Amino acid sequence: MNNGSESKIIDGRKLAKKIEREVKEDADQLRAQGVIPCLASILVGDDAASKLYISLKHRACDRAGILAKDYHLPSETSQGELTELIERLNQDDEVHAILVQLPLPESINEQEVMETIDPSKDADGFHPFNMGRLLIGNEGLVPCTPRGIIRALDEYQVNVEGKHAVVVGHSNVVGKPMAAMLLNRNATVSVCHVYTQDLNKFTSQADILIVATGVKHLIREDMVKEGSIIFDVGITEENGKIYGDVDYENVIERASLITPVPGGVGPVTVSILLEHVIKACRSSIKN
Ligand SMILES: Nc1nc(=O)c2c([nH]1)NC[C@@H]1CN(c3ccc(C(=O)N[C@@H](CCC(=O)O)C(=O)O)cc3)C=[N+]21
Repeated sequence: MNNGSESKIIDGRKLAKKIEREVKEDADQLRAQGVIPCLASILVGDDAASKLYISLKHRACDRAGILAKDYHLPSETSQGELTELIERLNQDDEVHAILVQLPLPESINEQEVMETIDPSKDADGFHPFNMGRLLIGNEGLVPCTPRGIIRALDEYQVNVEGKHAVVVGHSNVVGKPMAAMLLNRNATVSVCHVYTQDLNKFTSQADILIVATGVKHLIREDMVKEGSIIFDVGITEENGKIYGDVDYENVIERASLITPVPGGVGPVTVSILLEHVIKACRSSIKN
């Protein structure tokens, strides 16, 4: 790859390392005050991808000086049992942040589970209280992936005000909170999804394009605007290889900035989670 295209690449691993260093300093400071920042994570069942993601998070916690308490429950765990554990962790002063790995088994109502987490310990920012706050412009504990994308935009000194930002995917974990964060920064926001007719019409007008669908190489070169900034949130694993939602090799020619997969949005997401543990830990001390 020539230097021209290299300067376009948003290196997520590098940015994640930078964020981790900041978190480590904060964690060291808290430890010096006698407080050990602690994340409790709950995994229900044995999904291979979930196990991998949880281990990525734990390793990042270790590097940053955050204590990771791991709760691995069998797939037959009932909603009541899971709720009981969360309520216990809500009460535990040594636990500052709680994460329940998604997806949960079919028999468990994810939304109800999210609502049992104390909003002040909500590491993922998925609680309706924190989502509601986000919508009115109060970004405390907010979903990590969109928060990481905002951090990357800041890092590259991209001002989104007045720009056309197009979000493809309207999930509760990425698309919707992403749209809210962009609106909070006065972007003109379009949200597209699986029911959108003529997707190309929207994507080709995007100054900033964020794609979170899980559809391998959905976005092709002819669908993006020259000079646009592109974030690829998708991860599809096929025969041991990981693909994003963007046909990166070809789309990069047209982009002014673009995230690769892997090594883009994913690692930044994990480092933002660490930031949230520190945030939750600090606000628990104030009270
Ligand atoms: N409560 C909850 N919170 C989450 O934040 C959450 C979740 N549930 N469920 C699953 C998704 C997925 N997710 C990823 C995080 C990092 C990478 C990541 O760092 N990926 C590496 C590649 C790792 C690999 O797949 O080998 C990369 O993109 O470079 C990927 C995926 C967090 N999630």
